Amino acid sequence: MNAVHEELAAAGVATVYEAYGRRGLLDVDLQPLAAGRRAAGPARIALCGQGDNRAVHEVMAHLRPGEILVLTMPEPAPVALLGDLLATQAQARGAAGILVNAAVRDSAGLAAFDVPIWTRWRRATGATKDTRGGVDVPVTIGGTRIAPGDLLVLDDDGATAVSESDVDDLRDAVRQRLAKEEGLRARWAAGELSYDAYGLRAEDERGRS
Ligand SMILES: O=C([O-])CC(=O)C(=O)O
Ligand SMILES: [Mg+2]
Repeated sequence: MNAVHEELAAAGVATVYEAYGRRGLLDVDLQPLAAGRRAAGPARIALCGQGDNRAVHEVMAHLRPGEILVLTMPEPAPVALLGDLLATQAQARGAAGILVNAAVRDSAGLAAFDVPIWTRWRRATGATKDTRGGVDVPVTIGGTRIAPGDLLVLDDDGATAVSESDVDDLRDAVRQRLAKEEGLRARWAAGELSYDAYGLRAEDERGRS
């Protein structure tokens, strides 16, 4: 991960999504195979044929260090697009993370990989290798369009995306949000209540009278 990617990974999914105006969320249930892992980097995408992982074999030849490998299908389903042999190739090529909008298998071993992996399902169901699919094509996951090279941020909350051209502006917005939250955290830790500070109690009392 480069310095910007490190910074956005450390900020985390919720902060990046909020700082981006609540845009970019991959609004699906993506689970990390190991808790507490973080990643950020440009998307390297394989759009597989339905139930098929031929495109995953192909995308390994395109994958570069620091990228987030994104594997998806037209209709995401619990079919294993990735297992330990394919993940070994991604790790050898220096992937910063892997996002599977389908299933993985060999998951006990995968959880121990250096490269962190997020998935919708864990299922042994095997994929075919019959359909070429698409590599380096835009895809939509959980309502968000991801183009090749767009930034993805992943943590225990799931994943969020940022257009490549917005990354620099977003970094400033993330820094502002983190500074603001740090100030609030100190006040709440000292016993102050957001219910009062945000004027919510006063509003509620006015509403009641
Ligand atoms: O071979 C497959 O399709 C997936 C798999 O189990 C692996 O990569 O180890
Ligand atoms: Mg396997």
